Order: sequence, then structure tokens, then C-alpha cells
Amino acid sequence: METELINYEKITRHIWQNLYKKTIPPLTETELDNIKSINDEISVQDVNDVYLPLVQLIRIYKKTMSDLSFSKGLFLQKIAENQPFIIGISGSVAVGKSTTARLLQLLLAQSFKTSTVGLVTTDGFLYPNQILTEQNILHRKGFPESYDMESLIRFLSEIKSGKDVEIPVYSHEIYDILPEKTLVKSPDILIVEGINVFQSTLNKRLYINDFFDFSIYVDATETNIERWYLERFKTLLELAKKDSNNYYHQFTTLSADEVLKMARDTWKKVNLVNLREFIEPTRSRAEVILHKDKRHKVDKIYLKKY
Ligand SMILES: Nc1ncnc2c1ncn2[C@@H]1O[C@H](COP(=O)(O)OP(=O)(O)O)[C@@H](O)[C@H]1O
Ligand SMILES: CC(C)(COP(=O)(O)O)[C@@H](O)C(=O)NCCC(=O)O
Repeated sequence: METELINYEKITRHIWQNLYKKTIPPLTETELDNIKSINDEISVQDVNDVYLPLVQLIRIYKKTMSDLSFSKGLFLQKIAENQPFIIGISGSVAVGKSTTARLLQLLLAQSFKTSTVGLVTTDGFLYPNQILTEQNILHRKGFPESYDMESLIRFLSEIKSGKDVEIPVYSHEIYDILPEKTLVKSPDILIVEGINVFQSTLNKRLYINDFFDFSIYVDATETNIERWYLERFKTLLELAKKDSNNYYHQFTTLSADEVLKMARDTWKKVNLVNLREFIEPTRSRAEVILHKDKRHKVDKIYLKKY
């Protein structure tokens, strides 16, 4: 880890939390309620100490991006079009990407009051189960070959040029791509979250990173991530009990031991392999690495120096 992160400034939580604190107004009751509605386990202390300074850092990157785009416009003698600021968030399955993304979306919307903040998850760019089955790679869902990366890059390119774009949606409940697409209205800020956001197309000609103005990797030990995966699996099964259309409904008659064995197996054979081979190796493409402890509290932050 340490040589891989040679170009990062390692910042302890204690130092990080004091970097920008004085300039940040405290959260209001309504803002706190909104955060709890994402996930009532999120620590308010973490929001104040870690995520609000992170929003301040993003503000610096956003200002730099618009200054550069203005200066490029002067050089080219062309009026610079307003490009959305795109943030990529990656990390293992079950590390907390979507929770971090939703929290950041809310905090950014509160901080940039006149801006719209969109959120897209890249699971919508998984090939539908029918195609995965035809290619005999259904068991490889989440691995690089299971995503239509060319489509994802086309989407990012259209969004960068200020267009509204329709994209497919993945449902964890159905375990497949839904028949209806969703419209992403051209936002001022877009968060793109997924295990594959720092990967390239299969022919390695295009990197999604090129579209990001800021990027975050959510990190934790494998043991902790596995525990969060198993806990989330149990919750999914609980929710599926009453819903016969839910993909997980078929497993709700299994005993607790059988369920645990199945979830452990999927973790070990699919998600852990994917983490080691394809997700973690992209960690050093992120501007910021947020490392969480066993209770999801951020204990270390790495910021890219150059
Ligand atoms: N900051 C957090 N505080 C408390 N629980 C969290 C936090 N982030 C994630 N979790 C929990 O960890 C599990 C995985 O999080 P999730 O955001 O669904 O992961 P991912 O999108 O990476 O698959 C979920 O059960 C979620 O409730
Ligand atoms: C659809 C996913 C690849 C996406 O990962 P996520 O964005 O939810 O972290 C993953 O949730 C998944 O379904 N993996 C396949 C193995 C499993 O059922 O966990």
C-alpha cells in the first residue's frame, strides 16, 4: 500500500478535520434529518469532520476547472461552454460507495445552492442477464467484461457536452436491467458511482478517468467489507420475504446457515476476486482515498500530491 501511494499526502483524521473547519457553517436540523434519511447509521461527527472539509476541497477543484476552461476559451478565441463538473466514486462491492455518493450529493447541493447535482450508478451499464447468459458470463457479473464500457463512455461524453441523456437502469431487486430507461438531465455537478469507474474499455483505448474532474476511492479492509456484504445480504433477504417478484425471494426459505454459506460463497468467489484483480488495482487513480474503520468511520485520508 505505501509504495503504491507514494504520490499521496497521508492525512490523519485529526489533521484533516481541522483543515477547513472554521469556514464551514454547522448543519441545520433539516440538513441533519436529510442525512439520516439516506442511512440513519451515518455519523454526524463524520459529516462534520470528514465530509464537509471534502466538500470544501471539491470547491477548490471546481473553481480551478472553470478557470482553466475560461482560459482555454480565451486561447482558442471561443466562448467556453458550461461543462458539468464530474466526480467519480469507486471501491469494492459493499464498501459504501452508494452511501458516500448519496451523502456527497446532498452536501454538494447544500453547499452549491444554485447548482443541480445528479447521481448515476454504473450498474445501469451492465449487460442485461440475457446477454450475459448467452456469453456464458452471468457468474462474472461486476467483472470488466460484464459492462458495456463503450456506452458508459459515450454517456459521459454527451453529458460533458451539456446534453440530457437517457440511460439504462439496473435493479438489485430484479437482478437485471429494467425495460425502461431513465433521463439524466444535464446537471451542473454529476457524481458517477461504481466499481468500474477507474477502469478502461476492454481494448484499453479509453479511460473513464479522463472525464472526471475529481475522484474518490472508498477503502476498507477485506474483512470489514465482507462483513458489510453479509449484513447487507441478510437485509436484502429480509426485504424480499414479502415480495415474490424480488430476485432474492427464492432464497427466503433457506435456513440462516444456508443463507450465510451462500452469501460467503458469492463474496469469496465473485466479489473478493473482483476486488483483488480489478477494483483495488485502480485505487491509485483516485484524487482522494477515504479509508474507513470497522464502524464506517473514516480514519485515514490520502490526497494526491501530483
Ligand atoms: N457511512 C456509513 N455509515 C454506516 N453504514 C454505512 C455507511 N456506508 C455504508 N454503510 C452500510 O454498508 C453497507 C454497504 O454500503 P453501500 O453503500 O450499499 O455499498 P456499495 O454501494 O459500495 O455496494 C450497507 O449496508 C450500508 O448501509
Ligand atoms: C451489480 C453489482 C456488480 C454492482 O455492484 P455495486 O455497484 O452495487 O457495488 C454487484 O452488486 C453484484 O451484483 N455482484 C454480483 C455478485 C453478487 O450477487 O453480489
